[in-house]
Amino acid sequence: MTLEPKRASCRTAMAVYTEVSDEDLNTFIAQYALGGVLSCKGIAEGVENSNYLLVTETGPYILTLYEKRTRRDDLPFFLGLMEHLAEKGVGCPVPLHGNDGEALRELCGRPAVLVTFLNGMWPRRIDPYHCAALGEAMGTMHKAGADFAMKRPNDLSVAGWRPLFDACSARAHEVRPGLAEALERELDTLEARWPAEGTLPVGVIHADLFPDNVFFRGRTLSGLIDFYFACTDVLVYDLAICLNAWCFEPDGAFNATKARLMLSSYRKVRPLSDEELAALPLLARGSALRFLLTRLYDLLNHPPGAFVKPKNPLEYWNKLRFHQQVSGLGAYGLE
Ligand SMILES: Nc1ncnc2c1ncn2[C@@H]1O[C@H](COP(=O)(O)OP(=O)(O)OP(=O)(O)O)[C@@H](O)[C@H]1O
Ligand SMILES: N[C@@H](CCO)C(=O)O
Repeated sequence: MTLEPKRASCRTAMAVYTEVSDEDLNTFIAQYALGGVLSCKGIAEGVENSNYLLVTETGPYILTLYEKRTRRDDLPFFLGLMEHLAEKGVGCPVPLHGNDGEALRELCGRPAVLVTFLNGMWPRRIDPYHCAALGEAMGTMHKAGADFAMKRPNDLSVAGWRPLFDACSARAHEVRPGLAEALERELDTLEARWPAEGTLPVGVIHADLFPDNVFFRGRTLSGLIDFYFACTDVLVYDLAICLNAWCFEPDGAFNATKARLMLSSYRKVRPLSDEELAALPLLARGSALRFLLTRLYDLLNHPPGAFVKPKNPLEYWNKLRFHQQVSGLGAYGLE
């Protein structure tokens, strides 16, 4: 294998937290049968981990260095899940195994993995056909995950929200007057009404299926990425997350046509019970609160000068208020 240290230099970009030297990269790559490194460039998108587009003589790959919020103990679940789903035909990155058979190794003191490159682009403007394709892909993913043996509790479900709220409440008024009081009331309601364990079907959910994690080639969905919040939870909660992430227009209006398309194409793959449908408005509130709280936390704890721009928590305040006033499934385009 020929290595080209000079050209292997990993150039960094905005959301790359860890810089990789040529020497470290070449030692790392020598553990795989991928040929020499042609280029390695930091990817600006993404806020959680450091990602590089690494091109070797055998093609493009994604090199991910896991930063502090991704727990090392969770990595076997995420990597095992991607392998399991890919084996079942779900379009997603597959971790590469090195010459020693291992997929998870270390680079610059961080856990690091190489995964296959997924072709496609995430949609910058959401059209109804995107939502239909997403519903079908999510139903397929949920079915494919049904026999995945590993479990991982969702630490960002209802039990995880109060500690996040407590960490933010004293300064929430800086973002919006009265926000802490309103969030506390919502938290009380959700804690009291959240579906008890065993009442709704549970399985592997992606839990962060935002547009930037769903790739399309033309009008065809080519795959899903970023499984680093995936967990074992109520399946229909994944749909609730996507109602929020995909079905609101930039002006804040909810688009019931997009919601109907997403839900109906999901149901063609995996039918939803009456109980699951009935839970949807409450789960959508919960999902809105979850992203509101994580964004609020990130905004309030944003180091000055950090290059990642925090996302707007108030976008999710507006979404939460929409679901609070929903009186039936008609709001989501269903009868
Ligand atoms: N397997 C892949 N194939 C092609 N591109 C990828 C792949 N994985 C990641 N990328 C690219 O890297 C970017 C960031 O990846 P990812 O979303 O996993 O990062 P992250 O830091 O976990 O971000 P976040 O959690 O904020 O979405 C993606 O938007 C995409 O451009
Ligand atoms: N998708 C999340 C951030 C990354 O997990 C959000 O938009 O708040």
